[in-house]
Amino acid sequence: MKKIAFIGAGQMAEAIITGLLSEKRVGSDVIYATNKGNPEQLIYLEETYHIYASEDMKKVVEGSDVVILAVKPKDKTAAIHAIKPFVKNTAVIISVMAGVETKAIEELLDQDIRVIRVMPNTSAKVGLSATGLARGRFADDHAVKLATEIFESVGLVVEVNEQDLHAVTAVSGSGPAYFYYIVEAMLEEGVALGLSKEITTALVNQTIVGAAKMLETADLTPDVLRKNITSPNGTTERAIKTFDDYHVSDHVKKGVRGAYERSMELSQGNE
Ligand SMILES: NC(=O)C1=CN([C@@H]2O[C@H](COP(=O)(O)OP(=O)(O)OC[C@H]3O[C@@H](n4cnc5c(N)ncnc54)[C@H](OP(=O)(O)O)[C@@H]3O)[C@@H](O)[C@H]2O)C=CC1
Ligand SMILES: O=C(O)[C@@H]1CCC=N1
Repeated sequence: MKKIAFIGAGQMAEAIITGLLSEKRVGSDVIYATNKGNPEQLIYLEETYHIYASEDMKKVVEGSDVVILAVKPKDKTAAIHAIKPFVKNTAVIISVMAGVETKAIEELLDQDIRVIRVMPNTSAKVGLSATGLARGRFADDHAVKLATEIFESVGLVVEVNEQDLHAVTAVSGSGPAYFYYIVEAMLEEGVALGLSKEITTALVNQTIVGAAKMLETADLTPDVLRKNITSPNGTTERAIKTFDDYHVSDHVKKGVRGAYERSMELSQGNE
């Protein structure tokens, strides 16, 4: 791969760039990035990652083997129109945009071009993204392999049917935010109970990392892991009973379904 262009230089682009470079799959000299109008961010990316970042769309896109669309769904039309004159027809277009269908991207580019849609998450920054990948109608196995290699350098990749990317978005694309939400609540309550913020943060962070490691390595289902912590008439039982009394599980499911429905709305042009 000689040149990768990032269109959009925000949270997701930076997470992927960080992961790519730390895995040393590509050198910083092949990575180019642009945004809409935030030169400070481009300078920051250049200084931090030694990539080429510029407001000049032609310099960033022309000759790119891979173009990664990392703008918000509402900005897709402007961004795709801006890259269109410079994209070579052999390029692989990879979109990280939630809900935006490969068909819409092909139509905006107005050519039979290889489009791959991915749904990573921000844990790409530490090499632990969970990424769903789907191919557009012109994407061949080579394009899928290329996109898979890029996103495997920032974590796990699974290929799914494009329609299933709505569920992937709801589960793992937005997923890290759900855990941060729970962590925020635990931190607030730890402090309310008299622990210092510093100590609560250390305990909660280690607890979530440890629980994740157990899920990954213990070969036990989450309900068994939970029951192993729950002594009869003990503290955990009281907490879980309170969650059940407030139907927390149902509410979490409703939240995940809300994300799924919002992804569907985005695909219908309701950005
Ligand atoms: N954040 C997340 O956890 C995840 C996000 N995604 C998807 O990734 C995409 C990007 O999200 P995120 O990184 O969070 O968003 P950010 O707001 O952090 O970044 C968006 C970037 O797009 C740039 N941009 C906007 N319009 C244009 C344009 N016309 N041409 C070039 N660049 C443009 C912005 O530039 P400027 O700053 O100059 O306006 C900015 O650099 C979204 O589509 C989202 O659905 C997918 C998975 C997870
Ligand atoms: O909230 C969003 O729309 C994006 C997609 C998945 C995570 N963030």
